Amino acid sequence: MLPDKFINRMKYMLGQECDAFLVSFECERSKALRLNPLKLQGGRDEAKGKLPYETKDILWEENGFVYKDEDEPGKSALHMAGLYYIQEPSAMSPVAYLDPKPGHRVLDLCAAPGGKSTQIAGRMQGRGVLISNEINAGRAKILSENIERMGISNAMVLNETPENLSSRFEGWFDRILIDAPCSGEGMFRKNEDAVTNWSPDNVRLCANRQDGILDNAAAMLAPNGRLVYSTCTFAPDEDEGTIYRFLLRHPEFKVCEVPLFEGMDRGNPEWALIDSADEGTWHDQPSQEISQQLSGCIRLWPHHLKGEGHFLAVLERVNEAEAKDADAEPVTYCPGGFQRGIKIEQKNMSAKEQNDSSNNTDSFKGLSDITGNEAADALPGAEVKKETKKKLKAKDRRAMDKNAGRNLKGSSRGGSALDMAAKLWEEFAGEVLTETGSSRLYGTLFTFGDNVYLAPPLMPSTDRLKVMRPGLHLGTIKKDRFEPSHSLALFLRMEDVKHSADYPADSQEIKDFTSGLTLSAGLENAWYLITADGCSIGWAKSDGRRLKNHYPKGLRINYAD
Ligand SMILES: C[S@@+](CC[C@H](N)C(=O)[O-])C[C@H]1O[C@@H](n2cnc3c(N)ncnc32)[C@H](O)[C@@H]1O
Repeated sequence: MLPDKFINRMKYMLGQECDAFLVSFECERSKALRLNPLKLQGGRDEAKGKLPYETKDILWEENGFVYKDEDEPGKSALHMAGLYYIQEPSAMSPVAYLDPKPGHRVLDLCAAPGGKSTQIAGRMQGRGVLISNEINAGRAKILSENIERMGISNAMVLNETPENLSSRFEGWFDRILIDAPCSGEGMFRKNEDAVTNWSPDNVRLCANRQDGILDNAAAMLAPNGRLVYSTCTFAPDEDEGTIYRFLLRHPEFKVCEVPLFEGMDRGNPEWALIDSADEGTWHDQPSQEISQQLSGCIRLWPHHLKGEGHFLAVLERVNEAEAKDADAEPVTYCPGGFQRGIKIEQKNMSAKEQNDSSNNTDSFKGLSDITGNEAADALPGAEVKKETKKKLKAKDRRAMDKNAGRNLKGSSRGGSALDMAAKLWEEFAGEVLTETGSSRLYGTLFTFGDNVYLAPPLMPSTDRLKVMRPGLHLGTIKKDRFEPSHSLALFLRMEDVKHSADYPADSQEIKDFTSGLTLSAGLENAWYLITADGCSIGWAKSDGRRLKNHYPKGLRINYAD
């Protein structure tokens, strides 16, 4: 049952339309999935052909498809292999408007369980840096697992507060998504708990929290950067109201009036000062100038389109002086320094291609052995780590960009554990990967204990951050041997490895493999990438007769249940 106070406020907002709105709560929800572009070697249509049921397109996400309840894509091996992510249609809209590109530095500030982070990563195509942050440790773990399942190589998963991040990354990101914690009114028909936990006081609490999150995010956005704010609530205090208060505090931002897709509506400036605690009374009239901008916000109503209720606003920084400066000199330093480790060059690529693929800038050029904070420390302005971008002069920034790519010859840094890890990785890569596979694995190799990771070029240092996943987990050093990780298996494609064994996704072999059984096959002594309908799903090691199962114990399925 919907709370009376909620219904009264909605009547106040929607007037006669409220009846149609309330009827939508009795209707069936649209279920959808989003194909993972990182796994679409044969293209979108080929991947779609692997789905054994009819689907319908979603206008704002070319890889998004609506399916029917009985299709149960969550039970398929293709889901375990990361071919798609299950996400309802409206939830796919904020990233469509964020428009992240390969090479961007992107922050997803409230990221768990990872629907939008995995969508962002798909659009980035493994190039640039994605920081996926989640304040709740348990949820951050689930986020990490989804990043792994979708085969993402260029993401760091953090478990930080927005405050800590903003003190570290001032002015660094090209794109920031705030998919804010909210009162979840848009989830009422999906989730009973959202109804039970609803109260006007909670709406107010959420609105206050959103103000703080937005202020911290604003400090992290680069000049000319884009910030998308979204919620899954109808509460105007958390939607137009939050954006209204933000614009009052931040005149350097404006709402961009972006085109709508069919079924979407504009925000309503008149709702900016509604108070849900008073069942929808207006307090004051909003400032005319700011109010006009609020009609650039976007509302997704469940009685106007096939999807749940959502709100979003696209915000851009409009400080002209900063914007000019940024045009002249792309900023490529990182306030906390870069990840340290051993550089793995991208093979079979010209210098130009390497630069294009690592970033939109050329800052990584020439960095050939150890990368990291040392590069920043070696500068005249070593204190720059504590500096903010605003405080740096253009000349210092240029020096920093140049030195971030300096070859630190003669350095003894790296240490024997790291050297050993690099050697073992190189041997493994030589034995297991094809040239195509090797050329996709480049960046900074580093270790955490026995675990070996690869970070993309220009990944920030993990120093003093609560890190759940510092980059792509390549594997673990076990008694001087390199054992490849599940993350690496999910990142790799059939053409990346010398040995693979492919089975139909619905075959007994894939059931056996994902339940932890050994597969029998007469094969060479080697690591095999097991694939389901061509999609990597895990490792097995052949002793010439059988494929020993390396599917992680925690993910194994007991099909008898
Ligand atoms: C709407 S959910 C995010 C959903 C996610 N973007 C996705 O698409 O899968 C909001 C997230 O914000 C987190 N959160 C709660 N309080 C927060 C705070 N003060 N700062 C940042 N994030 C917070 C919640 O734990 C929750 O995971």
